[in-house]
Parts: sequence; C-alpha cells; structure tokens
Amino acid sequence: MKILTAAQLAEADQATLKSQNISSTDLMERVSTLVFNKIHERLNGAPVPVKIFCGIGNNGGDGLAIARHMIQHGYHVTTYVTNCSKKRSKDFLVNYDKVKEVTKDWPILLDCEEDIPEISPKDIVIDAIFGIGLNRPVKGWMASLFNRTNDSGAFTVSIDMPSGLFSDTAQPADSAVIQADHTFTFNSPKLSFFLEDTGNYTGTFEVLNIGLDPTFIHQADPAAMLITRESAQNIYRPRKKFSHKGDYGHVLVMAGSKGKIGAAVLASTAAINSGAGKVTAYVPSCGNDILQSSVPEVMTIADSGVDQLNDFKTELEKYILCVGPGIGTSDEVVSAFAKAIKLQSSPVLIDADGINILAANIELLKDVPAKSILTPHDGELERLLGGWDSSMERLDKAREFSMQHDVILVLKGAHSITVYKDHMYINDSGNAGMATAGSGDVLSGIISSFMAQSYDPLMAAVFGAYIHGASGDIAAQTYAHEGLRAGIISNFVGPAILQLFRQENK
Ligand SMILES: NC(=O)C1=CN([C@@H]2O[C@H](COP(=O)(O)OP(=O)(O)OC[C@H]3O[C@@H](n4cnc5c(N)ncnc54)[C@H](OP(=O)(O)O)[C@@H]3O)[C@@H](O)[C@H]2O)[C@@H](O)CC1
Ligand SMILES: Nc1ncnc2c1ncn2[C@@H]1O[C@H](COP(=O)(O)OP(=O)(O)O)[C@@H](O)[C@H]1O
Ligand SMILES: [K+]
Repeated sequence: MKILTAAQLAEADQATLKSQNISSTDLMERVSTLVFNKIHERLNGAPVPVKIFCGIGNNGGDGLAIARHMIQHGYHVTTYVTNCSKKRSKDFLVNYDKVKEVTKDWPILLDCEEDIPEISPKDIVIDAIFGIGLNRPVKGWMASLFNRTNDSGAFTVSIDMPSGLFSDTAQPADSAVIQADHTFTFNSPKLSFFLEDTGNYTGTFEVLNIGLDPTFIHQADPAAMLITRESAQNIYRPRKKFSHKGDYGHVLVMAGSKGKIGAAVLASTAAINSGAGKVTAYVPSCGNDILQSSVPEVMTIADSGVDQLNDFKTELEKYILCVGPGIGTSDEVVSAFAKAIKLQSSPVLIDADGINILAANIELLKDVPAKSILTPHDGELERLLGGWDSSMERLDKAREFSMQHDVILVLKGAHSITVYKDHMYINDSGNAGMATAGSGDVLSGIISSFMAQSYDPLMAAVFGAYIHGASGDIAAQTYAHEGLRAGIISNFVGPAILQLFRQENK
C-alpha cells in the first residue's frame, strides 16, 4: 500500500474532482458518510453524549457533516467550532449551513480565548479540528483544548489524523497533539503513524478507501510503501519442481564468540529454516561442536581463533555472507571481518557487531559491495549515523547514508523500515513479543537466506522483515508475547510463508 504525503493527498483530491466530475462538497459528503457508517455500526444508536470538535478547514467540514448525519440518526450530539480565524474553507461553510437544516442547536462557536468546554469520561469526542492541512505547531488556547481532551478520559475518535500530528514532517517538540483512541484515516495511513515518537497518537487506526482517482494514486511516487501480507505475496517466489539444493544458494554465517555462540546458532538455524539450499556457520573453534550438535542441517567451518574469530579462510566459492551477530569488536575480530568483507563481490548482510565495527572503522565501508544490507537496531544506527532529534530526521539521515554508500538499511523497530536511497518500505508485521534477545540474529538469517535464494537484495530485506514479523505474530498466538524466544520465532518461518496464501475464511 502506498503511503502518500499530505501534499500528494491534496493533489489526489483535486485529480478526483476532475476525473469523477464531482464537487469538493460531494467528496466531503462521501467521506463523512463513510465515517458516519463506521461510527454508527459501532454505536448502534447508543444514547451516549457525543462532542464533535470542528476546525474551520475541510477537516472541520468533515466533522460538521458527520455531526449532521449523527443528529439525523438521533444521536446526542453537541457540535463545537474552534472559531479561531475568519479563513473558513468553502466546504466548511457549506456544511456549517447544512447542520442548521437538521437541528435548532447550532454549532457552538468557541472564541479561542477562554471557553474550553467540560469533557467528561463518559463522552465520546470526535476530533475534526486539523487534518492534513496542519501547517504549524499547535500552541496557546488550542493546546489547552487538546490537553483538556487528552486528560478527560473520554473515548476520542480522530478524523483523518489526530489533530496536531504532522503527517510527513518532523513533529515539533512543543506542539500539542490529540491522543486518539481510534483514527479513521483517508485513502492511506500517514508516514507519522509508523514512527516511534508519533505512532502512538492515532490509537488504533482504520484506513477508509474514499475512492480517490486510481490513476493518480497509481502514478504517484509514494513517500513509502507499507508492506502488508498482500505486498509480501507479490514478492514471494515459489520453488521450481525440477530444482535442487544448488538452486537455493549457500549462506555463510560468520558469527559468534565465546559466550555468544548462540547468535551463530540462531542466525544459521533461521537461514536454513527460510529455505537456503545450504548453510555453513563460520565460527571460532569453541563454537564448532555446539553448532554441530544443535543444528545438524548446518555445516561448520572452525576459524583458527578459539574464543573469537581472528581470520577468514574458506574453500567455498559461491556463498552469501551474513556477518556480525555476536562476533565482538576486538582488533582480531576487526581484521577477520575486514578480510572477509574484502573478499566479497556480491552483496552481503552485516548485522550487530559487524555494524559496530563499520561505525568505528568507517573506511571499511568502501569494501562493502553495492546493495549490501545493514540491519541496525537503534543503538547500532546511532553509532553509524550519529544521533537524531526526531524519527523523521532518523529517516533523512538513513536515506543520505544509503545514497552515499549504496547500501540497504533495515532500521529495526516496531515497524522496521527498509531504506534504499529514496525508497522506503515500512513493515507491517510483528509484535512487541519480538523485543527479545536474539530476535535480530534470526532476522539476519532469514534475510540472507532469501538473498541466497536469488531474491534481489532490496526485496530480500523487505520480504525477510515481513516474514520475520509474521513468524512472530503466528508464534505469539501460541506462546503469547512473553513466551516468545528468538528460536521459537525462527521455527515459525514455515507457517508464516504458508499463511501468505491461506484463504482468509479458513
Ligand atoms: N484528499 C483527501 O485526503 C481529502 C481530505 N478531506 C479532508 O480535508 C482535510 C484537509 O483539509 P484542509 O486542507 O482544509 O486542512 P485542515 O486539516 O482542515 O487544516 C487547515 C486549517 O487549519 C488551520 N491551521 C493549520 N495549522 C494550524 C495550527 N497549528 N493552529 C491553528 N490553526 C491551524 C489553517 O489555518 P490557516 O493556516 O489558514 O490560518 C486552516 O484553517 C483532510 O484532513 C480531510 O479531513 C476530505 O474532506 C476530502 C478528501
Ligand atoms: N515492539 C516490537 N514490535 C515488533 N517487532 C519488534 C519489536 N521490538 C523488536 N522487534 C523486532 O525484533 C528484532 C530485534 O532485533 P535486535 O534488537 O537486533 O535483537 P538482538 O540484538 O537481540 O538480536 C528486530 O527485527 C525488531 O524489528
Ligand atoms: K482531526
């Protein structure tokens, strides 16, 4: 699914009016009817007090139209207008007049200086103050209104966006935002819904298809792609009947050190569980027997280093290198890492200490083949890029780094984001149970396995992140979030691939 910017959505709006030969008032009616139907389905006529707060732009116009539908259906509605300026939009005014056709209780105009209405925990608040037209931080009286709403305990439903939330630019620290319990958003979710510092404001969210012009949407270059089950289905490549293990590649997992051989076990098990034809673990010699007894399908090469890697020697000719989990960062390890990287001509996967080594020895980046994949968590990313003030800045810096070094970054988190130059792919699978030691090692194994199976590296990263999250989601149905361990996630790769094509109703 495409995630479009506020500017693109405004353009899509105009393209729709033209291609469907409708007025903006018609489109607002379509949108507000959709939202009303959703609310009505849930409230089913319940006599709860509903307070609808409307701004004076088109988000407020949506709010007024929703108010009209609710009043017509007998709901107990009080409508407020945050009447802070005279620049009311045309469709706000049209819908302001239309409310008067269904009730004598005209919308209450708030003067934006003193009167903040009482909001009780028993109220339902509909927030239609600002949508994608927000253009500056929310302060002063409006911020007090937002804080009153947020502190009220009332169930709050936001229209299109929680008011005060910016859709695709950095959220100013001093701007008030409505904390919604649920958000109905139009056409596509907004980028800020997926970022750590802003993603909680929406509560749960639901995307309503408001019938925007499909040609415009098809042609639009998105701010990011949301990777859902459907997107993953399209990336998946089925195996061929007359194929053999040589067709599915060989992953060489260079990982582990004394006390962290588990990282090598987890990454190589995940690689074999995800379909690689062959997997070999390249480990310090203390790890050799551990690997051999814990996962018989995985071959091993013991390095000359006993407790940690100190060299890189292999007779293998063709393989995908997955390097970094649990290797440490001592001088010996750095030289083994540097030697291994220098020998590679096709893209590699670098994780964990591999990233820490690169961050501390940035000159090694020149030996990293183009389109290699780095999978940092935020600690590693900070070492690599320096810090950031907002999630948007984090993305900007990642894009710049990717462009400069021609590498793919998988920024791990609740919604892992794969960044390659100007392109971003936001993962929509996974759960908080996956915040557990070794979960990232499993991801490295999964992604490198798809690289070995000849997925293009960018698609291997995007698909691998999706399958990793989906494995965690299926596993959590049996183990709960708390019971998830990295090794369990890895065992659910098969069910996650099966689920891609399972019929919904089975
Ligand atoms: N294609 C679509 O997606 C469709 C979108 N639709 C709907 O339209 C919505 C977008 O409407 P919109 O463009 O009129 O902007 P909106 O969000 O109402 O805000 C503008 C108002 O806010 C004000 N303002 C801004 N920041 C402020 C601040 N910090 N503090 C104070 N004021 C501030 C700004 O004031 P000004 O800058 O002019 O002084 C102006 O008055 C969209 O979210 C969706 O609900 C559907 O109806 C149809 C299809
Ligand atoms: N709250 C969360 N929701 C979804 N996925 C998560 C969450 N927390 C962590 N993950 C996923 O779990 C993995 C953790 O990786 P990482 O921090 O490198 O673990 P480790 O270093 O222990 O292997 C990443 O793929 C990340 O996206
Ligand atoms: K809103």
